[in-house]
Amino acid sequence: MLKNATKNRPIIIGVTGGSGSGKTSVSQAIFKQLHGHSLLMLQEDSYYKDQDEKSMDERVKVNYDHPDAFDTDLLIEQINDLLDWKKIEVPVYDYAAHTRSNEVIIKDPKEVIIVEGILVLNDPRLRDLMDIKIFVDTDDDIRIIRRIQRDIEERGRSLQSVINQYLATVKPMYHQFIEPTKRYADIIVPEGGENQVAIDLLVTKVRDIISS
Ligand SMILES: Nc1ncnc2c1ncn2[C@@H]1O[C@H](COP(=O)(O)OP(=O)(O)O)[C@@H](O)[C@H]1O
Ligand SMILES: O=c1ccn([C@@H]2O[C@H](COP(=O)(O)O)[C@@H](O)[C@H]2O)c(=O)[nH]1
Repeated sequence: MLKNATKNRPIIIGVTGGSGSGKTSVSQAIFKQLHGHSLLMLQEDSYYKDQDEKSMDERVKVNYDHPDAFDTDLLIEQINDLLDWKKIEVPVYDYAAHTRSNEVIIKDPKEVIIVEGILVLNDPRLRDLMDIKIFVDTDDDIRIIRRIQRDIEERGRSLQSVINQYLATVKPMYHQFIEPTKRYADIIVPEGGENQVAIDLLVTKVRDIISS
């Protein structure tokens, strides 16, 4: 039985998978196809801890793929607020500076909330808030190629820094913390955002829940 939908509360969909697996693409595809309903997308990356106190050298050395890098308590608190139809103040994360900016974005509660990120199925408190849990499953070699392209083009990184970070933390943390959460998924989506069949099935399911 769905936890939230039955209580006239927003439906929470969790979308996880490794970095570069296609989580954002799958979430956006669901979002786009659910037009006509009120929707909100939350990215776990917005909840990276504030690191203003650290120097740039220290920030670069942080393991951003470990659960301790995230302010998961704040994410859980804000999802609970949304479930109570309250507004939230989402932090804004700056990847180039490796810390939060001074701004927040105010978001209103919506009928369907998609929560997307590498560790959204890791913490049982967070997992238990979700009505539908999705794992986007993409091979490691494809993910590293996508990550190299994205981090150089959009996140101001050098090729060598992406490779170093991948070998030091991204890959080991994926196998230690992210891949094991596949067992909690209701649906495993191979091929990410291009898997139209999986997207259609998910959208149909969400529409069913909303209209029931
Ligand atoms: N199925 C796919 N085929 C080809 N490219 C894809 C596919 N899914 C995602 N991408 C591309 O891969 C990159 C990473 O995808 P993204 O959805 O941002 O992954 P994540 O959010 O898991 O890091 C993006 O440039 C995106 O356009
Ligand atoms: O300051 C930072 C914060 C995060 N990262 C990396 O981002 C990915 C998660 O984002 P995806 O969109 O899922 O790829 C994570 O693997 C971190 O390593 C970073 O490099 N620097």
